[in-house]
Amino acid sequence: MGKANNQSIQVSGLQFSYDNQPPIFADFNLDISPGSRCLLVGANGSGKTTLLKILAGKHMVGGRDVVRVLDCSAFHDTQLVCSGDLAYLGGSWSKTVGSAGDIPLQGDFSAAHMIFGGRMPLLHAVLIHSVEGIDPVRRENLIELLDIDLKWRMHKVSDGQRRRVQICMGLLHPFQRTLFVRPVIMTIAKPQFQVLLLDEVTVDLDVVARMDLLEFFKEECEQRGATIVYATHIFDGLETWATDVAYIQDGELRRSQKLVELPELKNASNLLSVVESWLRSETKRENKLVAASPQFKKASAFDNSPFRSSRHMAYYR
Ligand SMILES: Nc1ncnc2c1ncn2[C@@H]1O[C@H](COP(=O)(O)OP(=O)(O)OP(=O)(O)O)[C@@H](O)[C@H]1O
Repeated sequence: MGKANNQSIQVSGLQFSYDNQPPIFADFNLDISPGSRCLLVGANGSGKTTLLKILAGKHMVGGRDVVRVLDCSAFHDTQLVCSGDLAYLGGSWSKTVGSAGDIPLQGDFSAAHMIFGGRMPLLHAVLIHSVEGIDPVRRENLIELLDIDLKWRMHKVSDGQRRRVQICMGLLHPFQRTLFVRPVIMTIAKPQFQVLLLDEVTVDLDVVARMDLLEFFKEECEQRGATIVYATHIFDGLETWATDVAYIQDGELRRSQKLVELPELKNASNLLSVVESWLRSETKRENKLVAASPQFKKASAFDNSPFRSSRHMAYYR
């Protein structure tokens, strides 16, 4: 076991690369304290999803002390996800099955089938109390909050409706992978997360569903001291929702601070404009590099074109 700490999430000296790829994270460090609602921001491809998956224990990295969640190793200590303390919501409409990885969910499933863990309730009222490990009141609240019709057929609903069912499942059931390998865990599962990792799950939701869901998450944090890390490109309403922001550029942590201490936010109209200015200054830096170093210039097809302006062409002008 690593040394005890009072952070919900602690990443120390993380190194990670996908197979045969240059490293995404070379020496990455991040601390997130209990009760935080931390926004994870950065340009496309900066490493947000990869980081969330590492925090969720989906990738093995280094030793037990590199990625700690609730003072356990995110990858090695499987009880984190078995117990429901650590939950990850993101990705596509798929199910992680043992060593087979993410399998796209296909076929004619109802929302009830998905939410009730594969047990199609004949009599909803009877079965509602019988599914092991799931708090029926919490489940009813989530179904109501997300306005889910249990009769929806998953292959015949909109992206946003499918996403609502996915969110409901993710908040009720611990990782599907763990349930599959060790079904007995279901009987001791606590459906209430202590750390929730969200990878842009609200993107398909309409504005009311999104705001209601964010409010629900906020209450969970405030009442139970739970911690949320939320990777997103949509900043509407997040100035008052989030407590912290972590900004990643090309696998490097550029900022990690409390939102109330963010100097730019004092002068800017909203969080969107602050993040926009960060991302635009990334582009500017790249442009400056290109301008300063001719070797960075990409050859364009036009460079060899006979129509390109050149000193030789001057004879013909
Ligand atoms: N399975 C994979 N195999 C190889 N490279 C990958 C894989 N998944 C992501 N990458 C690469 O890793 C880098 C980080 O990707 P990641 O998905 O973590 O970025 P992101 O910040 O979540 O981006 P976005 O905002 O577009 O969702 C990118 O360069 C991406 O191309």
